Amino acid sequence: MKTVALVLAGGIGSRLYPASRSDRPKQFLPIGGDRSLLARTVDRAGFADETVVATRPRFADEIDEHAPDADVLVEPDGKDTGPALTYATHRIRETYRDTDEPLVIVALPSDHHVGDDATFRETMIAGARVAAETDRLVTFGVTPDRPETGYGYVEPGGAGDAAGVEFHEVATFHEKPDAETARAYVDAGYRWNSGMFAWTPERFLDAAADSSLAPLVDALAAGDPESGFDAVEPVSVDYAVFEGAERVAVVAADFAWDDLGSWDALDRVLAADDDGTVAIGEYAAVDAADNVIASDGKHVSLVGVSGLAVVAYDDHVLVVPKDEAQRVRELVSLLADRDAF
Ligand SMILES: Nc1nc2c(ncn2[C@@H]2O[C@H](COP(=O)(O)OP(=O)(O)O[C@H]3O[C@H](CO)[C@@H](O)[C@H](O)[C@@H]3O)[C@@H](O)[C@H]2O)c(=O)[nH]1
Repeated sequence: MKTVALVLAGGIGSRLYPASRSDRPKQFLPIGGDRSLLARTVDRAGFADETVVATRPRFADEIDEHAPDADVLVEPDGKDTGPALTYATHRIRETYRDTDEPLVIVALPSDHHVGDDATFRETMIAGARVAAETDRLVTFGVTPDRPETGYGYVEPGGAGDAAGVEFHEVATFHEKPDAETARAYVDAGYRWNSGMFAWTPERFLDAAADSSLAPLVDALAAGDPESGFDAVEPVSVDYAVFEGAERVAVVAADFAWDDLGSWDALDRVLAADDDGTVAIGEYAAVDAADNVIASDGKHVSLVGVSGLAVVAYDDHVLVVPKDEAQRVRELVSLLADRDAF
């Protein structure tokens, strides 16, 4: 088996505004560590034989700074993960066309926190084996501890075994449910889709050809990626492919994991002070507890407030209740309309 780690580094990461901005997306930030999330992801991808970083044209020149040794693939346009993964899978298949071994792509987001690199690596190899042996699309499923609405949910079906690796069939896949539905899924034993996947190029391109991405698959086969991108709408792989796909397996991802999707996530990945506050940067607090504070060097002071995220980067300041931190996405739409994101 030959494995290619495909690191997706073309997203915007809008919910971490104002640390992330349109010209400084989340994957380039050193959140929770000394190096950028992208650089740490590429290190972690060392389990694979090759590493490819895929991005949209706008960020093409910045990848080298974070991943100097990786191959870079630039898709013709930024149209979310559905088109990006279809394009990259096609290109990787072309590149390794002459390889005798079965080829498996392990797709990795570039902006996640992983707490246990050794278990991560073992799990990715195990999932790649399932993809190669069973010709299924593989997702890595995390056991949920809350009804998160920012994730996809996987309903496990019958159990299977491939080359000694346990997996479950995916009975159904549901992307980003509302809060009530998410609660029902957690109670019913569904898993979170981690956004990490494994597949053989043939299996993925077949599934994409059965989806709204079909015009892109056809155009790629005809050697015309640009018109293929013009022919499809922006769509994530979860909505376009996984919600409707057959022959999907889930492999358990039993390592500490967080997608750092919004400011309240810092509570889960950084150590808290005595008052329950987590902070990136200096702060002072009087009668204030359980806050998330982040800044690029500005000293932040709080009096008499709790449960807030207070974030100051460049000349932008954000204050939001932690339990509404997902709504920063709404704010960013407003700011983008004013050219202020
Ligand atoms: N190359 C490229 N990469 C992209 C693009 N858009 C997004 N990405 C990258 O793809 C990854 C995932 O994209 P997100 O947009 O952050 O996905 P999400 O909303 O968090 O949802 C996905 O991940 C969740 C877990 O974090 C899953 O639960 C959910 O089902 C889904 O797979 C990130 O690393 C992001 O940088 C694009 O147009 N091009």
